[in-house]
Amino acid sequence: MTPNPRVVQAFRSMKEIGISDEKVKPVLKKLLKLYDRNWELIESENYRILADAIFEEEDSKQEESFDEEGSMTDELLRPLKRTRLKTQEGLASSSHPIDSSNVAETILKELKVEDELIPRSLQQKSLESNVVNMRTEIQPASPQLQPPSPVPVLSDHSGRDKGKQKVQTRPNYKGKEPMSPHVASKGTGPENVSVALRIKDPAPEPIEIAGASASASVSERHTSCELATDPDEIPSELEIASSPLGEMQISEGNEMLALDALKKSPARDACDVENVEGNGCVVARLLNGSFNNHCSANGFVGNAEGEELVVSPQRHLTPKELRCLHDASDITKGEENVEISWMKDVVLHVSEIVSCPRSLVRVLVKLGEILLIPRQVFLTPDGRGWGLRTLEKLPKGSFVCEFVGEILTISELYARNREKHTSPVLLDAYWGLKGVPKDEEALCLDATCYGNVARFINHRCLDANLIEIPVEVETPDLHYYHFAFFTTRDVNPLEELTWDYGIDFDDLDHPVKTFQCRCGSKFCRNMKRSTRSKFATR
Ligand SMILES: C[S@@+](CC[C@H](N)C(=O)[O-])C[C@H]1O[C@@H](n2cnc3c(N)ncnc32)[C@H](O)[C@@H]1O
Repeated sequence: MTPNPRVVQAFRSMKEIGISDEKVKPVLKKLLKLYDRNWELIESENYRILADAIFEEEDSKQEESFDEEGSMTDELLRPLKRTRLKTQEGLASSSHPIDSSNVAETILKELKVEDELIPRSLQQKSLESNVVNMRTEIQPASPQLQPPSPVPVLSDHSGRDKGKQKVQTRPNYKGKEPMSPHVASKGTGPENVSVALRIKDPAPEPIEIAGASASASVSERHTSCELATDPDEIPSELEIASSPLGEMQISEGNEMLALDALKKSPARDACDVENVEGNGCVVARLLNGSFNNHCSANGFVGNAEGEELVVSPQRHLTPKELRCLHDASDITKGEENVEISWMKDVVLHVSEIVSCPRSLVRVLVKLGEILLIPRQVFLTPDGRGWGLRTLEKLPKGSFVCEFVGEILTISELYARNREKHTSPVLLDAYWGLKGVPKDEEALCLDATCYGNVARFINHRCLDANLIEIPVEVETPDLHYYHFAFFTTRDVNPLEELTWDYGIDFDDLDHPVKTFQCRCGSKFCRNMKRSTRSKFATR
């Protein structure tokens, strides 16, 4: 039997950095199971997840053995830390031809690994060639409910000096790398260029508190929210503001709909589409409180460039429909009255982005938002403050929402947040390619004051159910991108939506301590560290 080259390569890469096959084998097996044989994920960033998991496994073993012995010093752990750094360096430069080995053959038998196709959604290649265009309307923070915390952490600045702006050093990652810009905008051409990023005039983000929670005053809610992110200090008012079943409702755009109303609302049947001058691309947008009846009639009707596209989202597309959508790529130019009557509604699956023409993807992504997948902000019962959950089952690959925030330079972000742990969600599309960007130049998102529901997405180490996908923004220099969140697996109704912020909980050099992670994941990076710190000598 021919060994699976992916298994072989995984072993080879690990060997390169001094990890024996025996250590790789069980962990690889677990990861394949955990990620549903999503090889792309395991292979991404030069097998970083695999290497990390192996080290984590080693950490756990060591901790267990030290637990038994009743003693442990940080010194004993440092070599691991160094190895890990070395790992990253080593991995970054490793690139080897695929080759077979006896070990791989054995493993292959054991793992019964098939060389199956993984969802394209997570393939970097697909991202490169199918970057989504979107327009963003930044909504200001609600005065009623404003998350006090900075944007979810993606990176950490160990070299940062509180007092002065410093040149950014490459963030110190352990959990994962920030979104690498190289997946964002390479290969996209000026044909898509138009300036679409805009910041709207401040107007309260529509956040509604339904049911009992409606009785909470604005100031109560504000205070509650401010306190809510300190896991140890959740005020009792929060129980009024939102029960664990979550009376609080959030909706986006110009529509504000309570849950029941939302489910029945024509907003789910119809939306309108706005043309973008210049390149004939279209962007769908909910009309302000009024819905076009004709929208729901035929599903998706596309006209010639510059004319209207009408979409009525109601359900997920079948693969066949997506193929049709792909075939209908001429819908964007020149064709008149192209009608896709089979499409009653759309929820974009990231795996299908690859098969959609760019302009339709743009529409679809926007529709994902317009769909108003019933989401709910709720109070987490375990001290993580507010969280976001879905009220409906979401198939793997569903678009959930974009991460919206103010665009700042990293310097500006740090100037704003001198006292709290802050790390930027980087937007510089060339980050990592052109070396380390300077704090004064590199752009990031800050959702503290202006944002959307994504602000309520809590962190979960490694096995979060959301993944962030960089989305190209139409700027001439392709310098920025947005983040769109998609589900990494099927998500059940009432399940919390989580995202791995990529925090390095080990970064002791950061001037401000991050929160203590309560994600509950068996891969939690922080729990291990905190357990470990009990044994540390310093
Ligand atoms: C972007 S906010 C998420 C919403 C937040 N829970 C709230 O109530 O506004 C990030 C903050 O949520 C809290 N948080 C998120 N994930 C957490 C986790 N796994 N464990 C503990 N706290 C968490 C931390 O206070 C963090 O600074």
